[in-house]
Amino acid sequence: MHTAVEWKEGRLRLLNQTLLPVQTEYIECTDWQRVATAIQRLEVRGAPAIGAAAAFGLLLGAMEVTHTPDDFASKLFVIAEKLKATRPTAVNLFWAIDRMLRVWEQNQAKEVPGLIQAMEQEAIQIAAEDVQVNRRISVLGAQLFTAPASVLTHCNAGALATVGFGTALGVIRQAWSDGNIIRVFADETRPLLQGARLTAWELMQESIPVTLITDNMAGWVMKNNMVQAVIVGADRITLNGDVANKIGTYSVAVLAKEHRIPFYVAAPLSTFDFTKQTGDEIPIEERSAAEVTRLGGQPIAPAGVDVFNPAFDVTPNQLVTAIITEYGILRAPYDISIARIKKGGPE
Ligand SMILES: CSC[C@H]1O[C@H](OP(=O)(O)O)[C@H](O)[C@@H]1O
Repeated sequence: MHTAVEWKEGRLRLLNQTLLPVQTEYIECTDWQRVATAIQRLEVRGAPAIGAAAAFGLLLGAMEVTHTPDDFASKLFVIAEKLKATRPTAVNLFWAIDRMLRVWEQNQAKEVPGLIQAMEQEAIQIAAEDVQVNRRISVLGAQLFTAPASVLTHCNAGALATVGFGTALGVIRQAWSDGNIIRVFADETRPLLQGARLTAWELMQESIPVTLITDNMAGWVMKNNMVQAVIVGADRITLNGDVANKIGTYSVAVLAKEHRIPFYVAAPLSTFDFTKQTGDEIPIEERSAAEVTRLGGQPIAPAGVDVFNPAFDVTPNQLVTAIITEYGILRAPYDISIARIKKGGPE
């Protein structure tokens, strides 16, 4: 499986996900600005993946400003704020950058080489932890599937959205190998087609049976009993269990409720925002009109048409059957179950 974020011998490589599934090309990032651009363009995307990319981006920034120790701190915080400004919804971005800044603060008395080394170790740790956490989420989540089933997923919450193995697709990988998931129905996920371009590609790489559908087919697939569960990722989860995820997730959750199909969310602790009580407080990224009015570089709508292009929506906790985390499977009432894991403690 290709890795979305790679740090080797002081070099950051990002798999350019805008070119998938046609081309597998990597972007060599030698400065923080290129990382910021990659996040904004969704060349790297997915909450944990952009968190890890931003952590290495801040490290590249720190390496750049170390020659000016007197204003090192102010320059580092400027870079951190610019990386934070790349995309507003996935809380992992802010969590990872703040974690790197804490390491800087704890080591700022060190000489520059020691300080940079401490920050590099932290970024490497963030990346390594993500893979371990996803494997834990996957083992726990697979326990929800006790008999062969087909599932629907939306967008891409796979290895490509993380540093490795994936969250929702990680559960699918594990349940597939257990023999308890026999087919995946992947929503194409307009407008940027993460499902068609990334999820279908990821699953086919491992010969996991996948059926691609357009977003407006999800209801009919459920009505015809073609799936027995839905599982998606998340970009931000609030204290009451509201879930921000790719636009279209809310519609899938409403359909799942109507058809009495369990709606599962798989997400690490780093996707929880313990400063927000409800999903109403989550900033929802709005992106360019061109993402909706153009496809493959060709116009598919009249020039100048008004467009609304929110990249995420919020699924209220009442529609969420369970949230699968590395600390256990959370169920309603989420304000209680989430409070228990708030300090990183097991469920
Ligand atoms: C495992 S988090 C994946 C999450 O991120 C995606 O958004 P984007 O492709 O815009 O970064 C989508 O919401 C996925 O569920």
